Amino acid sequence: MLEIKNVSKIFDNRIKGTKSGVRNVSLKIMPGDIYGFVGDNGAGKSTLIKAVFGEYRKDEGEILLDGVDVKKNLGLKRIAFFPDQSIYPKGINVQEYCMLDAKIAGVKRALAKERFRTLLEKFGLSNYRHKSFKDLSAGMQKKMLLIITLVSKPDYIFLDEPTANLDVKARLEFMEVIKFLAKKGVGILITSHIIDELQENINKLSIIDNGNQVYNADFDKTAEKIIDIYEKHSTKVKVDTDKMVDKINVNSKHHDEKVNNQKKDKKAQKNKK
Ligand SMILES: Nc1ncnc2c1ncn2[C@@H]1O[C@H](COP(=O)(O)OP(=O)(O)OP(=O)(O)O)[C@@H](O)[C@H]1O
Repeated sequence: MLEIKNVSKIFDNRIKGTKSGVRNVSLKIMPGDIYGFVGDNGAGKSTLIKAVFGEYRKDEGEILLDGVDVKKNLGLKRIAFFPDQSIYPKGINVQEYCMLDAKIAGVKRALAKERFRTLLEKFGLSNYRHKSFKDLSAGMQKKMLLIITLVSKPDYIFLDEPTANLDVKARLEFMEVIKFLAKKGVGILITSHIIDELQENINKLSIIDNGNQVYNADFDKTAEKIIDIYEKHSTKVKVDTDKMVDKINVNSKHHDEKVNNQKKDKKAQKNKK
């Protein structure tokens, strides 16, 4: 289990007098979980992920892998971060990029090559082994990156907005790969603004709102809707449509009464004449 326990990372903007980041976030990711981590832009999702991978030094809390601090026993090597496709050089040959990534993860070149070949076959990308990223469509790039991430056989994968910019078909295909991994026992944390695709695939849900974790529970796609949970717990100003309709009805009732009264007055005046 990968446990994120009461983690906080606060950015203190003394000039503006504001504080941002994340406060007191806790998640328990089990092998095979697909954990949806949902929040608006600027809610704090990336900050938490960066705190897990040590890119930001957390202010409070613990990150434990099977009960041990993730920084010990090369724990971080068991967790992969799925990078956004914009952060790597597009001109690089995909196999070479994979070998580099595997080397950093401590996987021997021959083994990495073998795993890469098997995964490419599995996901129908064998013909692209010697291409560079720029030769691949956006969907293929994402799939290729995921395959490269898998070569180091992580136990947990964090994906930050992995399907942004993908068309519907590519998104569905990508989510199929995610489901395949979860079935194999990989624990997955996924952030996405596309609530529909999470709805069908996650089994745990956490909502982060303005740096605060406002919801964290198991998720049952047959009984619950992410959007309902989100609307209930988000502090974002909501448009209360029921109240608006009531107001419009009341206003139109007043308007009708006013018009009717005016008509009655006119009629009465005519009759007087
Ligand atoms: N290095 C930093 N220095 C100062 N403030 C930061 C830094 N990184 C993030 N923040 C602030 O922390 C808050 C959370 O940002 P974060 O990027 O984690 O949000 P997010 O939920 O990932 O948003 P998005 O969906 O847009 O990626 C924001 O107010 C952001 O401006």
